[in-house]
Amino acid sequence: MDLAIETVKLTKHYGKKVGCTDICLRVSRGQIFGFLGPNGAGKSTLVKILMGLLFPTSGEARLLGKPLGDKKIRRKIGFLPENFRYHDWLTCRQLLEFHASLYGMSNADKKRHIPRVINKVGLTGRENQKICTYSKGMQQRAGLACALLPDPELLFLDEPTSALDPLGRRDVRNILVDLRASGKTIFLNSHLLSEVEMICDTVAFISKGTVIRQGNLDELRSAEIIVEMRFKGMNEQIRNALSSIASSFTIEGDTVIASVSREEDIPLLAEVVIQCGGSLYELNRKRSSLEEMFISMVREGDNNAGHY
Ligand SMILES: Nc1ncnc2c1ncn2[C@@H]1O[C@H](COP(=O)(O)OP(=O)(O)OP(=O)(O)O)[C@@H](O)[C@H]1O
Repeated sequence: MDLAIETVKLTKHYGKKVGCTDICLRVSRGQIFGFLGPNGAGKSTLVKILMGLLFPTSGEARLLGKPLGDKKIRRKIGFLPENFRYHDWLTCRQLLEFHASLYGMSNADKKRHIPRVINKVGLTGRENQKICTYSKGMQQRAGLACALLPDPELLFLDEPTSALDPLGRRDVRNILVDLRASGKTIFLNSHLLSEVEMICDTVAFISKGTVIRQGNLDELRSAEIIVEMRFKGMNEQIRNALSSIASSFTIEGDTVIASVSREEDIPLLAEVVIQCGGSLYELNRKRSSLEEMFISMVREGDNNAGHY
């Protein structure tokens, strides 16, 4: 398989603190890959290692088939960091010229690529304005323009739409989908799960520094069965029975949402409610959303308490 990203047991310790542990990822070329996890899970640590901003404590990684740090490969990679902050005394065009020089672009390439990326991120007509006069959303667009400048084979985006309004988010989604259509690979770090769900092909979930699941998004979604039940008469017995059948469940008023791994567990849920004295009014199987999967996986991760 032609891999854009491969990591083998990548580990980072900050002194005694664990940033990430034994991360093994395989991302094929031409995909949008979503890297998901709660705050402090280790997402930025991994991105920083892959971008050469941090050295791993142990483990290995390859980007576009070459070990980390390969200079030729760096020119084929674009990066939008989470906490973007640019030289606000520069105009957007000057900022892009500066980044183009860092990428070692020729003058001819600068002339070709700078207007291309300004147009791509929707800043045409505003490119000679100073960054300090830009709104946060415009600054994020300028950051994305910097990341797109080398026409990258591989693009790392850390929360790329955090400052954008819904229209801006849609613009960025369209840009990413276009890039995938032209064979580029995108590594997307985002908390906006509905957005990830719309565009990602594969995802990995990280919790407490460890990848707890990864794979094709549709396959992962169909492996998880979500059942919504509405019943009256919740009691301790029902609660215990539910926790022995479901990998996780939440209770809101008369509604219980349970996550199970086998179809055979669905009738069991109904049985225990009735046998333990509950009155069942409704039971529906739901297609699990990425948000539900995320919550249930993070809860599972908490139950199998990690190294913290
Ligand atoms: N420079 C550092 N020194 C010590 N610990 C750190 C450092 N940077 C990160 N950590 C710790 O490493 C763990 C992973 O942090 P990281 O920033 O990678 O998480 P994250 O998933 O990107 O979080 P968020 O979604 O909040 O950005 C956390 O426990 C964090 O406190």
